[in-house]
Parts: sequence; structure tokens; C-alpha cells
Amino acid sequence: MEMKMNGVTTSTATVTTTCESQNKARLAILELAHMMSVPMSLVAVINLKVPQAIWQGGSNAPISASQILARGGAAYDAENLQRILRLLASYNIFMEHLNSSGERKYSLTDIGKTLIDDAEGLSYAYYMLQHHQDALMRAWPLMEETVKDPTVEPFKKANGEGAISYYTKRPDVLKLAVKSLSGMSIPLMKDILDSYDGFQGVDTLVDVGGNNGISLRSIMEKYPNVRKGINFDLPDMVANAPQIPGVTHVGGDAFESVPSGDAIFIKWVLLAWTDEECKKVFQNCYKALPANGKVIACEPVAPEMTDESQRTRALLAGDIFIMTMYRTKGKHRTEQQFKELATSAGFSHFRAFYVDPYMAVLEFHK
Ligand SMILES: C[S@@+](CC[C@H](N)C(=O)[O-])C[C@H]1O[C@@H](n2cnc3c(N)ncnc32)[C@H](O)[C@@H]1O
Repeated sequence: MEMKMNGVTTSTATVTTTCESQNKARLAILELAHMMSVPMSLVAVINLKVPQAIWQGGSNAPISASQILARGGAAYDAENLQRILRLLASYNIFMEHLNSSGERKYSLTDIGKTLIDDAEGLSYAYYMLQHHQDALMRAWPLMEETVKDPTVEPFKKANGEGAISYYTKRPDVLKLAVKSLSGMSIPLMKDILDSYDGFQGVDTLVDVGGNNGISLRSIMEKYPNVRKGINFDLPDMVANAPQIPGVTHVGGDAFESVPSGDAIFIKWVLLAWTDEECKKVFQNCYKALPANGKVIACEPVAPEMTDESQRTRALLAGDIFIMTMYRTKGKHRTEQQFKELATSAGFSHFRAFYVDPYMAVLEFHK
């Protein structure tokens, strides 16, 4: 609607729209200012064992905050737990069931169920705990340092040493790190192996940066043609790796050399290295492979376009995590960046398979 007063034309529609967009902007910035409440609430419910109290071996029947606490047997504050659960319900981690008398009960959504341990005692809960432990939390306030001085990682500035050396010196921290990696790997490997068949025809498979060998185990269970698995990682990492039929654990440094095999698997490793380091490892892989050999990398692939989708946000947030914790110049790379790195090390053919929303399988053929 247009109004003319004293020769000035005012449009109420425009005023309303401007006002609405300013309100939305103020709301958005407040949500961001309080964002830390979300991961810290998740950590709190994991530590309080709330998901298991609701899950009860699969019943997942809605229960109230006081019933959740009663199942744990502790006389804790139900009102405050309910406040945490309400926030997490707004992020679709719990489903809130509000009855006519105003009582709130909670069950687990699909996201909440990722926090429930499987038969091996693994889940995404350990990934949440790993990412929010004290040593990592100390590094976050130093993130701006990556812009001012990209030569030293904030993690190192905060803790006096790099992340891997920090983990390997502390048995409890290392245990959590390994559990968090395994909890992510098992469902991811299942998805990959359901749709990617590039392990067919491989007899000896090397997993570079394979940690405890759990990915090799999944591959060899699905593909019995892989008779020999070589799990290659830093000596401190393989020192206590579990025995897996057909798998030999080998300690070493991928920047120096990698063991030979028909194919080389490398998952969730390249992201933590600089371009120069990746090139060096690609060159070492090239030397270790036969004429028709291939590298099968499984890494997050950054989108070319920036948008507001959950996938883009998860991948870009992961990129900042790497920059802050592992290598200021490690990164989530685009498909094109991966291709250029591998080509510079001599690989001639490249294929990408988007089998998972976060990680893609990238094949580099000799
Ligand atoms: C993020 S973890 C990924 C582990 C495993 N591939 C997975 O997907 O669960 C990175 C691994 O790379 C290993 N690593 C780091 N630097 C290495 C090096 N120079 N040579 C061999 N392995 C290395 C680490 O010890 C760690 O186990």
C-alpha cells in the first residue's frame, strides 16, 4: 500500500518486508551466538547416558526427564535435563511427545539412534566426545591464529604438541580417538561396500593410515578375494592393534614409503595433510603399485559451490576442524583438487563415486 504525506510516498509493504528481514537477521545471529549450547548439550546427554536410558534395547518408548534419570538410578535435576532435551528435540535428535497435561516425554529420532552402541560397543557418541574433549576445546579460541600465522596449528599452540603425538602419549585419549574413528567407520564402510565394487580382483590390499585395521576387516569380510591385508600406520598406532584374520599390521611413515600391494586404500587421511604431503604420499603409492594398480581413496570431497545445504555445511565445518586441529593447510579438497594432486604424482585415470553424503570414493589408476 502506498501513502503520500507532505509530498513523501511511503510503502508499508516495503517497511514490513525490511522489518521482517531485519528481525530474521537478528534472530539468526542470536541463534549463532548460542550455537555452542547444541554440541555441549549433546555431550551432556551422552555423558548422562540418556540415549541408552530411552533406547532400552530397542523399545524407544517415550519417557520423561525424571524417568530417564530414574533409569540411571541417580537423584539428578530432571528440570534441567528437560531443558537440555527440549533444545536437542528442536535439532531433531530427540522426538518430544507433549501430552494434554503438559508432560513432556522423549524418544530417539534416527539422529538420536546414531548415539546407541552397536554389538561391538561402537556408535557416533564417541566421535562427539572425541571432538569436544578438553585438548580440542582449548584450541578453538585460537582459530584466528590460522589466519595470522598459519605455520602452527591452534591445537599445537594450545597443547604444546600436535594432535597425533598428544593422543598416542595418553592411553585414555588414544582409546577414545580409536573408538571414535571405528564408530564412524563401520556404518560408512557398510555403505561403501554395498555400492562400490572396486575391491574385486585385488589379492593384496594395503590400507595406508588404517589405524586399528577395522576398515580392512570390513573389506576382507565382503571380498574374500582380498587374501592379504596390510594395515599400515604410524608405529605407535599399530602397536596395540587387534589381531584380524589375514591382516598384518605394519608400522611406518607414509611420507617415507608405503608397502606394496595390488591396490592401496587410504581413508580419511589425506584431509589432514598439506598438498605437498599428499603429493609425496601419492608418489610413494605410485612406486608401491604394479603397472595396473590403483589407489582407492575415501575422503570428504568439498563442494565447488557454497550453499546452505546440510551437506555443504557439514563438509565446510569439517574443513575448519581440520585447519584448527590437525594441519592449518590440511583441507577438505574438491574433486578437481584431488585430481590435480594425483596427476602431479603420475596417476593417469581418475573416477569418483559419491556413495555416501559425506565421503566419496576416489579411484586413481596408474
Ligand atoms: C583420521 S585417521 C583415519 C584412520 C582410518 N583410515 C579410518 O578411516 O578410520 C588418520 C590416520 O592416519 C595415520 N597417519 C597419520 N600420519 C601418518 C603417516 N605419516 N604415516 C602413516 N599413517 C599416518 C594416523 O595415525 C591415523 O590412524
